[in-house]
Amino acid sequence: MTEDKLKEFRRRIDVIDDQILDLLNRRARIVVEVGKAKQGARGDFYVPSREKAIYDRLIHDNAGPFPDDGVRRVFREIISASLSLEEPLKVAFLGPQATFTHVATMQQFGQSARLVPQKSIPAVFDEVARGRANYGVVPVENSNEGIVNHTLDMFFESDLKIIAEILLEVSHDLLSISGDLAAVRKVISHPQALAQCREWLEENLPHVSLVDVASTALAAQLVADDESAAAIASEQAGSLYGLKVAKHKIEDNPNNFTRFLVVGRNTPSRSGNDKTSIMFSVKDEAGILYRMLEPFSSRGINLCKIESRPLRKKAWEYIFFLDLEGHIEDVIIREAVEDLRQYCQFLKVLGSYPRVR
Ligand SMILES: O=C(O)C(=O)C[C@]1(C(=O)O)C=C[C@@H](O)C=C1
Repeated sequence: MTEDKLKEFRRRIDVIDDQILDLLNRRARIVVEVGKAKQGARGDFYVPSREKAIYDRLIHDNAGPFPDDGVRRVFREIISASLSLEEPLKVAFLGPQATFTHVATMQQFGQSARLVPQKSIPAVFDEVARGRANYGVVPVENSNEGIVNHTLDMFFESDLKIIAEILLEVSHDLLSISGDLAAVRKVISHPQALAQCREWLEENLPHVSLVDVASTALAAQLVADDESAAAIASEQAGSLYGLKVAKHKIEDNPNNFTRFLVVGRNTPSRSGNDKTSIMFSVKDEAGILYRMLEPFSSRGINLCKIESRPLRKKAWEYIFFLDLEGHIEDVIIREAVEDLRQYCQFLKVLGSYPRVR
């Protein structure tokens, strides 16, 4: 390419960038007005259903060649920065920095929100309940390893609502100071991450010792001081602690997703494609399992998930967690839940929120 041609292309890019910037400022001025309008009403500043509608519409209409994934990331940051003009958001997450929960929280809230790591799942709930954070993010299940009991147990005591779900594709890297696989004598990680890479470890590092720690990010931090150790953690944890990748993507099942919940103090209104989570315990009677599902099947309501946990106060009694398609403001959902209530000793609606696939 001649120098002149390159100059001309760059001039054209500058003109377009100026237009984009002008449009961003015009958009931001409108968002500020939206924020003022919300101040009077009860409305939340953060509206996950509206954000999802924006991404879905733009990706659907994207003619390319700008990649769909790029559209989402760019608009994620535009909305995050715009929202910070309405109200700077503070989001508590299960830390430390660079855990998968941190990555999921950044994916959901963008870089302009203030993300504050917490030491435990109860601490995340506590920050939100006391109003020190607007929202909290915690893991709830992994596609290979199942449910995070700690999170479900929190809903026994907490009155916080689930306001959104986040689905994150989890990919594990083997990280060390040198990036040399042959130097590894010990592999450190969270037990779930070790479990998700079990076959790869048996095949490629059969004689190393495996060490459990509280988080993948802590593993990366420890490895930064130990030449003979490697951590299984996210790429982000590797760059935070200056580690090299000894092997990229070592999870046994590449189809590895973790679902996170965003908790807040109010339930968002309908988006048209929602999910409702409830928890309940039933009386110990013959045929009860069949009857507790009948209010949903008779109305054709799709159940996405059912989990049970032992009720700690009483042996052999269980609490059920049910996710169903629809919003608690939908008449049919409300009626089904009220129908179910007659068989329950206890029932609580945990929240209705936009469904993510
Ligand atoms: O539409 C709103 O309610 C807004 O506040 C605007 C906006 C946006 O930038 O488009 C910002 C934050 C919300 O989470 C959703 C959308």
